[in-house]
Amino acid sequence: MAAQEAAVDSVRDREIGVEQEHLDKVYRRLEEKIHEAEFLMNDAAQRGQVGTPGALAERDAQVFRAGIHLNRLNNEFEDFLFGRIDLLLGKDGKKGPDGAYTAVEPAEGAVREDEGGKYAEIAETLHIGRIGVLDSDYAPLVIDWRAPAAAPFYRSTPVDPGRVVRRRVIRSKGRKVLGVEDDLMRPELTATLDGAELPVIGDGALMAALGQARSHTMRDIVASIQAEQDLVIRAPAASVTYVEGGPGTGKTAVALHRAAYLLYQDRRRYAGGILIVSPTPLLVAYTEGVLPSLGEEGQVAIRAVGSLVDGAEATAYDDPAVARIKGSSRMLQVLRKAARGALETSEPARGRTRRGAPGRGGAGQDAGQLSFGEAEAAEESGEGGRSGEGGTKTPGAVTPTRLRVVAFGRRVELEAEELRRIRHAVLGGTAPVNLLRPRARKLLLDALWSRSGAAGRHTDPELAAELRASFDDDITSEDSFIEFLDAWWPELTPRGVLVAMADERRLGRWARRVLTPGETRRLARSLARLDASGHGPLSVHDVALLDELQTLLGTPARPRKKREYDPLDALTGLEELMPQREETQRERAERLAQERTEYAHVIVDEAQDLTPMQWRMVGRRGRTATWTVVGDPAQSSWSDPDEAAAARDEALGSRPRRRFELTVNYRNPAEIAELAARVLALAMPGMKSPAAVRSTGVEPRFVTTGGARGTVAGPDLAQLVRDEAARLLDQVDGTVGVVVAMRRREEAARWLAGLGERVVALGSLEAKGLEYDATVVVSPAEIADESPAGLRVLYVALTRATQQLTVVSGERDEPDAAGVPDLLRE
Ligand SMILES: Nc1ncnc2c1ncn2[C@@H]1O[C@H](COP(=O)(O)OP(=O)(O)OP(=O)(O)O)[C@@H](O)[C@H]1O
Repeated sequence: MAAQEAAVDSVRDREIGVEQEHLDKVYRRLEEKIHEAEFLMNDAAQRGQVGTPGALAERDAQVFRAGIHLNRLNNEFEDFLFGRIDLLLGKDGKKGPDGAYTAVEPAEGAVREDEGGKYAEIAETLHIGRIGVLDSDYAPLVIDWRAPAAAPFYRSTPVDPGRVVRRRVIRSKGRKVLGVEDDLMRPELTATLDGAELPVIGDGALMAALGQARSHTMRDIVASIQAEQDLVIRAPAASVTYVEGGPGTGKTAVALHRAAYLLYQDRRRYAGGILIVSPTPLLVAYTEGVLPSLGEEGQVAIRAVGSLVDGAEATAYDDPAVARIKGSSRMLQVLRKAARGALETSEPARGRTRRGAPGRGGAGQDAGQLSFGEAEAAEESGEGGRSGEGGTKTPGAVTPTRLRVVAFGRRVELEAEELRRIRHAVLGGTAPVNLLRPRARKLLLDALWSRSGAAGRHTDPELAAELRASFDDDITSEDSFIEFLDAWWPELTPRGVLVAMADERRLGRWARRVLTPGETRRLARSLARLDASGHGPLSVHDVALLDELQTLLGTPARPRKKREYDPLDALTGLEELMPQREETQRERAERLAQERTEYAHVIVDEAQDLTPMQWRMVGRRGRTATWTVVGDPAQSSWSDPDEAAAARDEALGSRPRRRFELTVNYRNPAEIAELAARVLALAMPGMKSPAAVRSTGVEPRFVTTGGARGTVAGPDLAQLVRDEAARLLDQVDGTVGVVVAMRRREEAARWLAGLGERVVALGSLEAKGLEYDATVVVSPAEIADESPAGLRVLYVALTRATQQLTVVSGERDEPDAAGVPDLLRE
């Protein structure tokens, strides 16, 4: 036995040695290329001093190329080389651009057969890595994982092996090969490589990857992408690629790898940027390291759905009833009215909900402010408050009810009724309110002109036109006219309109026959979180409203600010490639988002959660884009999935969709998946949960105090959860997540104080997309009762663990003798 093990070890060591030799060769080649690149940089710098146009152009081209080399090669390539396939002779003997044979199927005669079995000689060996490397003769030392020649590494299965005989995953750190794991795709075959039998090492790489401890950041899965996932990653980017799959099937991982694949495959096409929309900032932080590890970051912006609007960052949560109103497509009708109605601030604000701390209202100085507090006093005087630059409404500004100017030495006035008529005429149609100001100005001048009596003074049309022009000049240079226009037709901002909507009485008018009085009250109260200047905590749903309002209001053209000249600008694209410019993924995403409002490809993760209003917001960012939409209806926290699906269909238009399904759960062991499936059966009867790929033998644990009906509350609950988290921290190497109902978030963080960084407390909605080695789910009934989608949210909470799960019963859980709460019983 011992001798047998020693023999296996020695074969393993020998195979590790074989891969080490190859990796050494690759690094030698990389070093040569780094020297080449450095030489190019130095040479380019010297040429830069010559200064003739030809030399400068040449320098630019060299610096550009050297930038590409250095940036790629200087990246830390931990497990840079991760795979290998040994292949049979191909059918046609043709080679592709990466130097590998292109045929997917083996040549006839590649496999010999006699009564002793089947035999073949390995005709080609390819190594797969994060970037492609050619040797000095242009033969492939490493194939980029996204290249067509690498596809068999992911696609080949024992059922459909193609040319692949053995697939090997190589584990390395820096320049050292640590281990190899092989899968045989043609186990019936005796294959030889250079005359010796092909050895097979280990139990396969997938299981090794899945068993690893989790940290607070996601790892790429490039070494173990599975065939059904690879089909999605490499799907042609036509129209909409639509992917459904249960928890843990790799949807997020696939979405990220797809972004990297698309860029590799057609960098020019995606120069317009790829946007990945993620449900929470926590998930953004969890996933944002994956793309850099795949050698891609510059062109991809990963943004939380609450951070899609510049300058707005959602930090607050709406309670489910309010979220339901704000997310619903009914809001569109309300916002249309509000965007126009907010121009008028001349009414007393009696119905306005109280908001903020005393004295805050009216104190802000930012653009876009509307105030109703001080409006009433000024209103009576008929004086328009002079606003800030560009006619933006300031606190205390009020809509004037009379326009009084002096023209040709005479006083000309327009009274309230006339002004109302003009406003009405301007607002006809659907044009954005802020873009109507020139038209408002024109109609005011027309009305003043006809009032002035000067209209009939000349019969000669030329003289009449001249008189009119000088009349207009006179009036428009008068301070009182400018002040009037600024106050009467101020530039509205989305935040200003949201503040206006916090006035329950006015909101009631805008929402008539759309929202019920109860809904109107709730909505107004929730918006009263904002202070008079529109600042204050925004919710993820508010951000979609801001975006919609931005479209309804429009942005008037302004003279562009000149940017300072940066000599690097002359080198197209160089700033993306130069390693010196260190910018984090987040900073880069910020910058890209500022520069871009539309993208070439939009990837929506956890798409089932987007509300109709959020779909509209995301849709605006990809009007001409191709799309990848990944989601799981069973995990939807939106109360009305049908309404959201209709909004999704509207955002995606009539583009054809290619549908994919992911069917294997790589996250949860079977023991946990089985428990979660019981909740799925309640949440969405008939919906199938994905098959778990492994089992750990560790059943979920149920914890109660064992008191009357096993109920737990108050300090007992805190202690129980803390003890359980501490126990799990001992059991696993990685992270522990404690998932509680949203209202317990802060309390739960206190329960865990001092237990260290490996453990975190999360509200149920924050757990979306994340995973931990072990989780504690606290009071399933509380989570389920939180919203109409509560059971689906509970399903999400129960599917976060890669190894162990503990369920702690709370007051409402009614656990049985074994501690299993009501909702989780078979
Ligand atoms: N082919 C694979 N090889 C190794 N690990 C994988 C593979 N596919 C998925 N995983 C791992 O499984 C886990 C779940 O993946 P991911 O988070 O992408 O799933 P998901 O479908 O988005 O889940 P959810 O819907 O619950 O958010 C991750 O740890 C991921 O790295």
